[in-house]
Amino acid sequence: MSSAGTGEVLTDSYGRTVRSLRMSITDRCNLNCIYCHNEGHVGHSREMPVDTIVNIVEVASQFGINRLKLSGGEPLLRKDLEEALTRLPDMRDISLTTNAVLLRDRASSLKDAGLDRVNISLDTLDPEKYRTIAKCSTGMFDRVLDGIHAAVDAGLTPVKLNMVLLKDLNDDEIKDMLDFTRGYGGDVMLQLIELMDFRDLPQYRINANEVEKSLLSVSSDVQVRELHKRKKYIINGAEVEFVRPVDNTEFCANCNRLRVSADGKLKPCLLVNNNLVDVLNATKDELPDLFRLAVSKRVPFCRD
Ligand SMILES: Nc1nc2c(ncn2[C@@H]2O[C@H](COP(=O)(O)OP(=O)(O)OP(=O)(O)O)[C@@H](O)[C@H]2O)c(=O)[nH]1
Ligand SMILES: C[S@@+](CC[C@H](N)C(=O)[O-])C[C@H]1O[C@@H](n2cnc3c(N)ncnc32)[C@H](O)[C@@H]1O
Ligand code: SF4
Ligand code: SF4
Repeated sequence: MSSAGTGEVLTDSYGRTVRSLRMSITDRCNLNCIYCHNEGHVGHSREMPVDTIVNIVEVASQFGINRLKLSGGEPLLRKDLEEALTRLPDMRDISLTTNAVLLRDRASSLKDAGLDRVNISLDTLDPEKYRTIAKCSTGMFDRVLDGIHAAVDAGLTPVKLNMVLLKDLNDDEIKDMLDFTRGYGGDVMLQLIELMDFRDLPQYRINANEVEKSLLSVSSDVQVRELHKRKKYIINGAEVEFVRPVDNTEFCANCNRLRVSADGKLKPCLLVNNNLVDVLNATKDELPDLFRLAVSKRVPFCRD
């Protein structure tokens, strides 16, 4: 069996049908965040060329995967990103997760090339704290704010602001961040993220149940997304999504994402590195069976 595209979808042995592809396109970054998981990848490696990116996405879309998330490292470090975007097949949703340091001057060209929306990492509204968290020079913070404006102007919306909650460092800023998003009307929303502690930072681990409780107490409505069964709280007209990946069986039971590492390996799970399927040099004819193989290796990281 090799070809795809006859209505076949990829479902793993836990009943999870793959609906989206999360692709890292570089391991390089222009920041050095204290907590970074680098999409579960260790070290630097050769990056996939645009041809490989396009082939992988084309085959994914033949399997009915119609959502694509591009990430990294910092994906805007790739100067050929617009070229890749223009060559991708039509999909329901193509989004990019970025630190936005380089976004201001590229927001329009990315939109023109076919990008639908961006998620932007912003953990704090305090420039000094930003410097501490991202371990970077002064000036980066303002560039991120410029990037957010540019994304909204270019229509890369809804822009999600990703805020990794860090105990006693930024967890007192949720209300301020919400006010900040309200300033953009419905174009910007907040996404709170529970820290996955890859770097032994126990002092920053938050109590996610407590956060959830306090969000609930001020919400007028709560919605549940299909992806990971994530909750979205509506608070005075603003939307807040809470990503709770830690020890969360429900999150993994509803994981419909297959990952691709920057060096061209299909990655069945963010947190597992011993079951990767190398597709870097695969031909387009070989790719469908390699997708099937990768999906057969998918196991929920957390399960009862
Ligand atoms: N454990 C785990 N974490 C994930 C997974 N997908 C996303 N995350 C985490 O979720 C957070 C937000 O990721 P983003 O890149 O902004 O994308 P997203 O929110 O998942 O995707 P959209 O809502 O579609 O924009 C990051 O901390 C990711 O590491 C996953 O499948 N497993
Ligand atoms: C690895 S970054 C790559 C994209 C881009 N460089 C950025 O920061 O947006 C993708 C997302 O993962 C989040 N992230 C990184 N390390 C994390 C961790 N240890 N726990 C939770 N989220 C993390 C970042 O905040 C960011 O929103
Ligand atoms: S900007 Fe993104 S990839 Fe870079 S260190 Fe921060 S979280 Fe990691
Ligand atoms: S199984 Fe769980 S940890 Fe692994 S990628 Fe899916 S949601 Fe993330």
